[in-house]
Amino acid sequence: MTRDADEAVACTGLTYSFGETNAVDGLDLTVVRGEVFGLLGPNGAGKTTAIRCITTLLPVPARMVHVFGRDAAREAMAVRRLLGYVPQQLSADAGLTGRENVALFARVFDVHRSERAERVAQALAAVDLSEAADRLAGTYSGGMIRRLELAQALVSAPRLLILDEPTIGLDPIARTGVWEHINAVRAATGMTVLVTTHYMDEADQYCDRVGLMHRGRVRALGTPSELRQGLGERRGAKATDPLPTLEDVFRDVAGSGLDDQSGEFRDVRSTRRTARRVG
Ligand SMILES: Nc1ncnc2c1ncn2[C@@H]1O[C@H](COP(=O)(O)OP(=O)(O)OP(=O)(O)O)[C@@H](O)[C@H]1O
Repeated sequence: MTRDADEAVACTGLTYSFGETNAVDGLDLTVVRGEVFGLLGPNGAGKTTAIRCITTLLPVPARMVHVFGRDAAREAMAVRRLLGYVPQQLSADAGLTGRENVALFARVFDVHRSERAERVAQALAAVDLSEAADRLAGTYSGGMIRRLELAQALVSAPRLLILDEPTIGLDPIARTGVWEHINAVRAATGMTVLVTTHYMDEADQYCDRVGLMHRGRVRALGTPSELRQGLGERRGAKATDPLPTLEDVFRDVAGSGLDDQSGEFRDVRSTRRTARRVG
């Protein structure tokens, strides 16, 4: 099948179940080349599962997931070569220096030996870690660790960068730092970015489009301002009224189940998921 040349990611009726749990349930989603797309949703909405299908870490049937036109089921290796992935779980080794951590990824992602040192240095520079590169990662702050993981994902020069809650648990300055580095690399390379976040203010500020996911599917899709204006219109707001926030849109989409399932949206911490999986 010929895919649209504008598509970086296309999920078509993507479904993935863990036993009886339909984590992703008929997800249709297109990420356009060059955009920053935010996948939002309460805990358990299926965001990470969808991302793991896109990265080929979870197996999917043919024709459900395409990355730059490559079928994730049939051409998994080709898909992997196109993307960089920063998972929720820590992926940096505290006992290695920043440079050694990135060099490890350069080897894993098969960056040619003759280019490796330079590409590692470039990736570290892109996230402002050149000076700290030869310190052990165990001495880094939370924000520096996140930027190091970004460098690890960038060292293979991916066309698609996938980030699962890249700023969770960081202070506001460190969060801004992570986003500024993502944006700078995107501007320089034209890379496409697919990101999940629980921070509505970040999605509003940094994402070109967002998809609000709930119970395994995208329930609302658009630019942050389109979604906010749409809710204002549905509520019969006057032109002079302040626009609803993206969090209002989110609550509207996720409905009353949100409070039962997810607690206070801004307070979500990935440790809950880690505890659930480990436990
Ligand atoms: N490895 C697993 N085994 C069993 N069930 C799982 C597993 N991973 C996820 N699930 C279940 O699948 C559903 C979707 O989970 P998923 O982690 O994809 O959601 P999420 O939107 O990423 O949530 P969060 O915001 O907490 O990261 C949940 O009901 C979850 O409990």
